[in-house]
Amino acid sequence: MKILSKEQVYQADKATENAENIPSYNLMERAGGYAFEFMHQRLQGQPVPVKIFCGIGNNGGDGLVIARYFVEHQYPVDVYVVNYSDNRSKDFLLALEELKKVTRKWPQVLKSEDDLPQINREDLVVDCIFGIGINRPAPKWVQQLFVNINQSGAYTVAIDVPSGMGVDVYIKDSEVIKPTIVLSFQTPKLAFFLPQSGKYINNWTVLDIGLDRNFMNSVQTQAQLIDKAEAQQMYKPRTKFSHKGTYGHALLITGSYGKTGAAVLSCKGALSSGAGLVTAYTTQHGLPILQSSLPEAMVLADRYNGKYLEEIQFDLAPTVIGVGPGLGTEKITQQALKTFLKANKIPLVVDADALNILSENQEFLEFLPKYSVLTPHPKELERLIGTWEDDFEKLKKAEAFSKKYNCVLVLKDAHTITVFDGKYYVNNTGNPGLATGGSGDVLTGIITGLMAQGYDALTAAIFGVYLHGKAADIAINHTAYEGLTASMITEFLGQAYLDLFAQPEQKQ
Ligand SMILES: NC(=O)C1=CN([C@@H]2O[C@H](COP(=O)(O)OP(=O)(O)OC[C@H]3O[C@@H](n4cnc5c(N)ncnc54)[C@H](O)[C@@H]3O)[C@@H](O)[C@H]2O)[C@@H](O)CC1
Ligand SMILES: Nc1ncnc2c1ncn2[C@@H]1O[C@H](COP(=O)(O)OP(=O)(O)O)[C@@H](O)[C@H]1O
Ligand SMILES: [K+]
Repeated sequence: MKILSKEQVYQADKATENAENIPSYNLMERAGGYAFEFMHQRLQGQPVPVKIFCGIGNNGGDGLVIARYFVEHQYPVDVYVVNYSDNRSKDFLLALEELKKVTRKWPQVLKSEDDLPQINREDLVVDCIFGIGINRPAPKWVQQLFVNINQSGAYTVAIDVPSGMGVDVYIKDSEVIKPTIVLSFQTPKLAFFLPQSGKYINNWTVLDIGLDRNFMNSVQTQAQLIDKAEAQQMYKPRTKFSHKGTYGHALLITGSYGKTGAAVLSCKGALSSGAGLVTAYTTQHGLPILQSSLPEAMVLADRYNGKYLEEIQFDLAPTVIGVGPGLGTEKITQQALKTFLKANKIPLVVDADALNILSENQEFLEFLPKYSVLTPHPKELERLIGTWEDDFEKLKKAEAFSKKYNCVLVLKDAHTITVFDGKYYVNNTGNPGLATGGSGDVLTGIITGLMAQGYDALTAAIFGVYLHGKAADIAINHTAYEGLTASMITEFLGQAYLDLFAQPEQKQ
């Protein structure tokens, strides 16, 4: 699903007004109407006390349209205008006139902290204070209202975006409404998926408000959300007369003393994603461990008998190589990695300690083949690209890094974002059960396994992240978050594949 930027949302509005030859106020009516319908269908006329907080821009205008529908349907409703500025938008004023036609109970105007009403747990709060237009922290007394709403425990519906949240910029030192659900118009917003702002999102859904189809189809967005519909398109079906050679050979350079488990997990990931052959390249010490725990994998070891890899040299032509999980960062391993990288021409997936070694020796980055996949978690990313002010700057820096080294960067997080060629692919599977040691090693194996099967690097990264998260989403029905272990991700990977075509995607 496309994730439009703030500017693109305004353009979509304009395109719709032009295509349908309607004034902008009609769109506000439409948006407010759909939002009301969503709530009305669930309330079914129950006399829940509704409190609608409206700003003075178009998000506030939406709130006034919603308020009018609530009044017309005889819900007990209180409407407040959060008057953070006297600059009321044109459509806000039109919506206010329409509201005044149906009720004598005019909105109460709030101008300071003293005016803030009591909010009860039983209320339904509708948040229309700020939408995508917010560009700086709201005045302190308005932020106090956000806090009061959050502390009230009331069921809170945020219209378009939670007030206080910037959609394309991070608004520093500002309170944000933490709604029960966000009804987002036409497109989810990038901020929903980033850690600093996403922590305010419990649940969101998109309301299709009928923005111009031509515009929506042709607009090129920087970000897109990867869900089942997108993942289905990536899947490569198998052919009847295929054989293990058809699905490639994945080599995983992994493990060291006490971290051979990382080698096992990444090999399991590659095998369960469907690689034809999987070989681990590890220490002599790790060899018997791998052989006994994973009979499907072949094992090569270096010539030394140390705790760490001292040499990376093999007489083999794998389709793709995954390198890093459990390697350690010993000087001798760093040297071995450098020698290997300098000579290597085979596509790479780089993770964990291999990333840490690259961070310490940034000159090694030049040796990476084109389209290498790098899969850092936030700490590894920081070592690689330095610190960032906020999540949007993190994305910009990651984008520049991926352009500079022509690599696919997989930014692992609750919503993992794959960055390549200036585009962001935002994953929508996965859950906190994945916050367990070894789940990243499995991901490395999965992406390597997909590349072995002929998926290009970018597709392997996006699809691998999707499947990894989906396997975890299926697994937790049996294990809960707490009971999920990294090995189980590989056990449920087959079900993640099955799920791709199991049932049509539920409409948001
Ligand atoms: N296509 C869509 O998505 C549609 C969106 N509409 C609504 O329009 C909203 C956007 O409306 P606006 O652009 O008027 O923006 P908002 O209603 O979000 O904000 C109001 C105005 O407040 C000002 N402002 C920003 N930060 C401030 C601060 N800290 N203190 C004081 N003033 C501040 C801004 O100049 C902004 O224009 C959307 O979020 C949505 O609710 C609908 O009305 C129509 C269709
Ligand atoms: N709260 C979460 N929600 C969804 N996915 C998560 C969460 N926490 C971690 N993950 C995923 O789990 C994996 C963890 O990787 P990583 O930190 O490298 O683990 P390890 O080094 O133990 O293998 C990543 O794919 C990440 O996206
Ligand atoms: K809002």
